[in-house]
Amino acid sequence: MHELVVEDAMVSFDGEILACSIGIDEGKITRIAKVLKGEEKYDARGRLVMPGVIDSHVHFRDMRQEEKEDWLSGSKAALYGGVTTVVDMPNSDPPTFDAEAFKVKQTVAANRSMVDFSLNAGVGDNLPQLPQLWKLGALAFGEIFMAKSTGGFSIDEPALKEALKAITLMGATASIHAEDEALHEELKKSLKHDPSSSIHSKLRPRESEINAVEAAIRLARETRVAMHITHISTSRAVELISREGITCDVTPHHLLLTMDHWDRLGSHAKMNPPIRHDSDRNALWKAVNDGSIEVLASDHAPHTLDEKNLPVREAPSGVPGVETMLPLMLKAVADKRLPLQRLIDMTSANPARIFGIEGKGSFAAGNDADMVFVDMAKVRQITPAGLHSKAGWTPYRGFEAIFPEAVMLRGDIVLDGKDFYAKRGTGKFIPGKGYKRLSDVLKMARAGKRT
Ligand SMILES: NC(=O)N[C@@H](CC(=O)O)C(=O)O
Ligand SMILES: [Zn+2]
Ligand SMILES: [Zn+2]
Repeated sequence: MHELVVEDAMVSFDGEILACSIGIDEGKITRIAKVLKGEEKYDARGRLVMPGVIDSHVHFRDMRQEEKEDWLSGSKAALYGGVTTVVDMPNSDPPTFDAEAFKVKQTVAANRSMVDFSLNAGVGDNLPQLPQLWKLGALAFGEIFMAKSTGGFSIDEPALKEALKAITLMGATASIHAEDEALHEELKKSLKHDPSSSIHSKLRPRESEINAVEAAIRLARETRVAMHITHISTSRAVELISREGITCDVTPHHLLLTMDHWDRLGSHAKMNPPIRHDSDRNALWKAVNDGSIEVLASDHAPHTLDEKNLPVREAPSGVPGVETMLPLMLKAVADKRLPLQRLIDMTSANPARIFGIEGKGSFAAGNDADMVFVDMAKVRQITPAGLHSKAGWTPYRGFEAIFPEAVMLRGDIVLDGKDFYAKRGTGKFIPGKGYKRLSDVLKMARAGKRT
């Protein structure tokens, strides 16, 4: 007898969709079988049930940027989009570059988040801080900015190499934002008076990403670091990366938006790396389908409507996306643009494995009971008013999408149709592999070992 049984669930097992029951005890999955007995039951009503989505690249802002997003609004948007775990990036204010800032963010997120969360640590001129950030439970290092993006951080190659050596020694993973700062500086001068609406894509051309990916690969070979390259946007980057033991992710915006969107969206289409031509977009879809891109991540990067209504050269880069990622991609599954199992792998098992997110990523016994319930027939159009980020705007207005019917986090139904049950502060911190509990640190100190 299980504490809770999800009945009449349709679950994808290696692409084959089978009706089953899911047994849950103490918030964890204990068994999947045709029929199970439970003290309590949740009727999935023949809906598709997939693992809660892990979004391994979000910017939930907060602290000194609460006007853009905070952990309450960000995590609420996440849940409405079927995302039950997020990994937050370090270019917040204050930036997550030292122990103090890490602890502050951890406290704020723990008090506000309604989804489980991991925090990445930043890498810049803070080399001595990295081991401590690792011990505090940073999931990975990055995104590491090879070129300036929102927040204005960047690191040159020699410094990056030193950092990657340190990251290798710790056994951690480095996640790279690959663009070429020197090329951007040159183009800023030569294109100073270019009035075209697509100027941002010209200022950060595909060569920028390709140069940086080449440099990153060189450094990965030299330092043997576990490297992941985030939000890739070009066919060439995919080619280069897939020959190496390096992983990468792609965003929905690089799969769904192209240069054609500049005229309609203006600054609302501005992000780094920028949108590209159809040829790159098509290559990204192919790579998503053949498995050479392992992860789908939103790069949820909210800015206020006022900021994004500025002219394209002045507006900040970044688009919100945590709530629309799964719905847009489920519509792509319905349209046969990618198999359901690929989408599931890219949003759960793969990010969990690559970043070492414990207890998440599949319906294996012992994992957290994080689930998304989907009715593939329920297609609706995205409207800004229907979304929950503080941003209040979306580049996907009018796009068709399939939003989750219900969401479960660690055995609790947190969203069910129109009912929303999640409470602030219920999200759990998921530390990375370097995390040392205080008791372990003391034990090791007593045994005379270095921590
Ligand atoms: N992607 C963006 O254009 N912006 C991100 C930063 C980043 O991911 O580079 C942001 O924090 O706003
Ligand atoms: Zn980035
Ligand atoms: Zn980002």
